[in-house]
Amino acid sequence: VRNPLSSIPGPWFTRWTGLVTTYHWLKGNRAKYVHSLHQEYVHVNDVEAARTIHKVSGGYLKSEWYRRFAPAMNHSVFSTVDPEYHSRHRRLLSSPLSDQSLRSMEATIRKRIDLAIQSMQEESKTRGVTDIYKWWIFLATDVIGELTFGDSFRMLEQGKKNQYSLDLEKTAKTSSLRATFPTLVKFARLSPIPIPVFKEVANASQRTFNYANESIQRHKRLVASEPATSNRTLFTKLFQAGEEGLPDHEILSEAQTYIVAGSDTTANTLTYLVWSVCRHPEIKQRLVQELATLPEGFSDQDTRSCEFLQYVIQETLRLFSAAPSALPRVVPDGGRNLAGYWLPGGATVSTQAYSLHRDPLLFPEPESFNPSRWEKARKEMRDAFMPFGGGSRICIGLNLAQMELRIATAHFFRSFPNAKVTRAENFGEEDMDPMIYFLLIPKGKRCLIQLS
Ligand code: HEM
Repeated sequence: VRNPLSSIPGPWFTRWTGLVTTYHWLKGNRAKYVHSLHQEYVHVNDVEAARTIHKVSGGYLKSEWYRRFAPAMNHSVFSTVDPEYHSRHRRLLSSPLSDQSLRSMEATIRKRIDLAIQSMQEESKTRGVTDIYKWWIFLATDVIGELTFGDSFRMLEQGKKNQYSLDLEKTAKTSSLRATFPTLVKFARLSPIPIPVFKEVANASQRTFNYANESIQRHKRLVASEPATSNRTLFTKLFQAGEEGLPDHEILSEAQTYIVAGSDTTANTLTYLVWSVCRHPEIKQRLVQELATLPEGFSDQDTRSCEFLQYVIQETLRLFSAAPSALPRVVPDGGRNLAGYWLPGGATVSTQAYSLHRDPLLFPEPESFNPSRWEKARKEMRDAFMPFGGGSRICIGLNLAQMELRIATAHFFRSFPNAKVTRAENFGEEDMDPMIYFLLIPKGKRCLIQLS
């Protein structure tokens, strides 16, 4: 009754309970639900407020939700709510992920992309179509695995997920439950009668921990014994930094975080990109024509001059942001005025790219895939564009992600200029309906494309 939050527009029941929002979150529909409330009650997105929340040194720290969402053993640059811990880790982790450092890893990435393209071609010969979702997942997971552990998971070679990846999926399934019902989950874990799902997840967590630990230790030994010849990873410098670096258990947590944060995100973006382009022959034609101007054996640097390719990537990230849902932050002590409302210190505020990217004033016909809208992008469009989050917590892997997106897209459409969507095996629009938990995934978990 007296809470200042009760004056914020919204359905009457939200004054008393967050249960309806929780229900939509568990159904993978929260972002769309919140967006519909925005349209009904607030009418405009406040880009200024979103930027204030994500401003570096703005004081809006990540909320405890992140600690619950990440597995208990995994205190990392992503999940930490402690600004000091974060800035120490971020400072040490950033340099290997800079554009310049990533150049030394381009050949590794390129080799994996070639293998993905070849695998798609082979599958298409026997099946008539290829499931690009599957191959992009294998590609992105193998790439981040190799850059993290110095050794690929070899999912592209084997054409199937390995145990590590299957275990991660199992653990991820309980993330939403852990974040939403922490007490219940703790209680279930301590229960004297073992509950099968939690036992399975505990076993899966232990296996991924063991695998990551062994891989990191193996690579560390290799770096120490053969510093000149061992494969460089995103952590090699940290091993060599000694006291100035991070202790082993912290490197291990960061490594595990990279695998989760750097696989499905990039793979889903690639999937929606290829699917969207294939659905629009005129867009595909323009992209294919531009890519044909690239020299044989082109590099990532060459793809940067392809303007339309950049627009296609941006438009995919706008409409199908891999993490489009609420990014919760805490209002600093003393409270703040945001978007015309007084919010007390300690209240949780969230921004969601899903809504920012669908403001019809900035992005006319927001649901249509139109890369050309970026040709003369206004400053306001750029300000509202937040597929990688913002401020000091902006995605640390964005250079790597964009590099993979550029090279993989260029190779795909140069290899398969006639690629098109198909209705084979009853594949349809409903398969690509986005389900949004923290990350976005296509509902059918497949995306079939006819290559020629
Ligand atoms: C298209 C691909 C990607 C998208 C759309 C994406 C999106 C995001 C977003 C929105 C955030 C902010 C989360 C928040 O504030 O809660 C984030 C953070 C993060 N991302 Fe990515 N990401 C992508 C790829 C990657 C890759 C390849 C890596 C591998 C290193 C990565 C590692 C991380 C990490 C470690 C954080 C936490 C950063 C921090 O809090 O300082 N991401 N990402």
